[in-house]
Amino acid sequence: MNNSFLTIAMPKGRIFEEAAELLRTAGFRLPPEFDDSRKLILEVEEENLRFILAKPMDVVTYVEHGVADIGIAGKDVMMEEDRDVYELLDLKISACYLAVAGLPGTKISDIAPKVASKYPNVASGYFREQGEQVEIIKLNGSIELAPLIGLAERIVDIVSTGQTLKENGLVEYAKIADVTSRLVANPVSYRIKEARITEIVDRLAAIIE
Ligand SMILES: Nc1ncnc2c1ncn2[C@@H]1O[C@H](COP(=O)(O)OP(=O)(O)OP(=O)(O)O)[C@@H](O)[C@H]1O
Ligand SMILES: O=P(O)(O)OC[C@H]1O[C@H](OP(=O)(O)OP(=O)(O)O)[C@H](O)[C@@H]1O
Repeated sequence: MNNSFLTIAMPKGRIFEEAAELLRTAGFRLPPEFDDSRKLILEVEEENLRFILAKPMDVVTYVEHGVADIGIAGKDVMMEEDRDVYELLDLKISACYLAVAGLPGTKISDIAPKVASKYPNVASGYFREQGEQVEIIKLNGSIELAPLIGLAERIVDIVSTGQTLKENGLVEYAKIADVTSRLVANPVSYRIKEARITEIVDRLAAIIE
């Protein structure tokens, strides 16, 4: 068995739990403290693995720079940032989608319509494809606030249960893309540690429905 040492960038937050469960189901022996430690680097010696815990948006940064060999990142992050990483596998966890939303019954105005989003590149790409010229306003969270307070006529954001839109009286105008988490790899790591990375991909692929 090829057992070269590997560093995996794991997203903290809502993807973490599902990702850890997936790894355990695939037979990786992750210690119990993995789930509720405040440590940012966790070594699993018997697996020859090191995990680093990063913000979901930063996982691809660590992988692109090669300080992590592989990582787990949402497709939304991959769409937003054109990074030099290989997408190896759809893990089919943390499913949600990117959508355009706004107040019901409102048309997007002809002159300088504003769109608020945590995903400015996805948003501008989408409206460009629609042939609509919009001004993108980058926000970092609570995106649904923007149309309510008059900052923007539309938002581009993640929808999962739809509860946030509903509770704020917003409606969906268009679906942009389905989102799940992906296993990504640094291209150089992939070349040098191909056998080990392929083994991990195969173990995960075997248990993904
Ligand atoms: N309802 C959801 N809202 C946001 N992201 C979701 C949702 N469901 C799944 N995801 C996935 O989870 C990732 C975001 O995870 P999380 O919310 O923990 O990070 P974050 O956006 O950095 O959070 P925060 O900035 O609030 O700490 C997204 O990239 C997406 O792929
Ligand atoms: O369809 P739902 O199940 O309601 O989920 C979607 C909401 O969840 C996310 O926000 P998050 O909780 O990450 O907070 P944020 O606004 O601070 O990013 C996302 O930005 C939506 O607001």
